[in-house]
Amino acid sequence: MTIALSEEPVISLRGMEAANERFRLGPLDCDIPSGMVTVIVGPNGSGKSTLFRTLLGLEPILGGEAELLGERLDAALGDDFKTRIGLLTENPHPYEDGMTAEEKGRFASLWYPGWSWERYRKLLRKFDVDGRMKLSKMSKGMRRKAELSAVLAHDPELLLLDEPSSGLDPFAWKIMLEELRRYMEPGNRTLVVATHITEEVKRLADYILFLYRGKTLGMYEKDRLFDEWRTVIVQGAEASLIARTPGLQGMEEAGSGVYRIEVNEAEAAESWLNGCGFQVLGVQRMELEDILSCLIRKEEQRR
Ligand SMILES: Nc1ncnc2c1ncn2[C@@H]1O[C@H](COP(=O)(O)OP(=O)(O)OP(=O)(O)O)[C@@H](O)[C@H]1O
Repeated sequence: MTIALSEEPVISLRGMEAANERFRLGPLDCDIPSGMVTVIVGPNGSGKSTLFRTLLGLEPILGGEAELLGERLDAALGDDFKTRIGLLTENPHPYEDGMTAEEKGRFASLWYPGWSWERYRKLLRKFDVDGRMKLSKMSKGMRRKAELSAVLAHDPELLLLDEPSSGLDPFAWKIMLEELRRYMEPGNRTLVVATHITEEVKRLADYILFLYRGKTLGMYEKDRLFDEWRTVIVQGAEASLIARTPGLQGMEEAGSGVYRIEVNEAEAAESWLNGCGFQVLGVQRMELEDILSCLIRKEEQRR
């Protein structure tokens, strides 16, 4: 099930394709809503970083169309446009190795019209980062915190974060979540995060976009997703009737006459099973990893 957005999307992809010698992304069709947090979830190598790079014009678009902040993405988009977007890449930029966090700030302050020294220094302090230290001399987590501070300090309209918590300790992780909530507070900012951390998805996401082998497996409203996807244990059931359960995503026999089934229409499925006279022994919300596995299995069957 893919959602229909009521508001104007901040990112709109129509059959967008990008590729390099090793990987093909797309064709992708999806709309990312403005003023919301969309989290991109997918296994390693599914194309999350490639998607971010493509949106920033760092990988060429080879087919289809992409619109970002109301502008059609093409080579003609200038630097002014790019200053409206913040991107935290997965790996640090080697050309910044010789800079201190203060120097990085000086560089960013010239580039971004929305730059705030006050915000930057406050964030560095909160994250306990020494602004006078060279980025290359910092620990991985310290450098990540400096980079997060910089990307938040220019208050972009659209913020793209690629695995932002990579290397952060639990205290820094909590601060990051607080700061991302603060960034979203005014209501006119949009956050897109790629992450493997389930807890981050649960705490941050309004929407979840699943990516697999360069293709989207659908975009879902988070609360509805966790409400509707359930594992049901059912006894005294007949396989042929179970196979007709509304929203059935997977089934396996867990014992004689006992089935463990996965559904994405929890209520309808339960009333169907009850209506068939089967005994429902248990119903459990599915974890994100299990939902992703289901979606991947279905995609593999379709291919
Ligand atoms: N099966 C594979 N084995 C090795 N590399 C792969 C495979 N599939 C994809 N890749 C690599 O993944 C790259 C695209 O992945 P990208 O970095 O965009 O994914 P990602 O979803 O961000 O991954 P990760 O979660 O690992 O950061 C391709 O350039 C390709 O080199």
